[in-house]
Amino acid sequence: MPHQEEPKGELTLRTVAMPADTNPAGDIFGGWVLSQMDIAGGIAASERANSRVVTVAIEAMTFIAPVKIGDVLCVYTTIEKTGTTSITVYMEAWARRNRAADRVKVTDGTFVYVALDASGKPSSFAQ
Ligand SMILES: CC(=O)SCCNC(=O)CCNC(=O)[C@H](O)C(C)(C)COP(=O)(O)OP(=O)(O)OC[C@H]1O[C@@H](n2cnc3c(N)ncnc32)[C@H](O)[C@@H]1OP(=O)(O)O
Repeated sequence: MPHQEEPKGELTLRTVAMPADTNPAGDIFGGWVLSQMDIAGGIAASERANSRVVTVAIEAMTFIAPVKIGDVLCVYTTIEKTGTTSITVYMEAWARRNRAADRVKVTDGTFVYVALDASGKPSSFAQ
């Protein structure tokens, strides 16, 4: 059944799940999905901080439904919280399949990024 809920956040990344990204069961490997979310969160956090960022923590991640080969994975980001140097990003990943007719929420999670200065040290950013 297609999911009736609407995605929360700003569409930050779209990519296609390829055969090379599968696990032994033939579905897309969870680590691939996590890495796409990490990339999307990094884009959102870097834009917010206006600097380079690194991932310091993944506070929560739930795999709700499998991703299939050929799905278009769409990652939506919301800046949930900012600290002195840290940015907490809530993310939802949705898969569009059957030529985008179906939209399924496949994961959500909360990732924390830290803004870095040129020497790689945590750096405060304007609030
Ligand atoms: C191992 C990997 O390759 S993971 C992939 C990529 N990520 C990395 O390489 C990052 C590796 N980690 C690091 O380089 C360091 O831990 C850094 C630069 C991220 C942080 O350095 P620290 O000396 O811990 O910095 P510091 O203690 O000042 O904390 C910086 C901010 O991160 C927050 N923070 C630190 N650890 C955590 C955590 N586990 N969860 C949530 N927030 C955290 C702090 O609260 C602080 O936020 P604030 O400034 O908004 O108050």
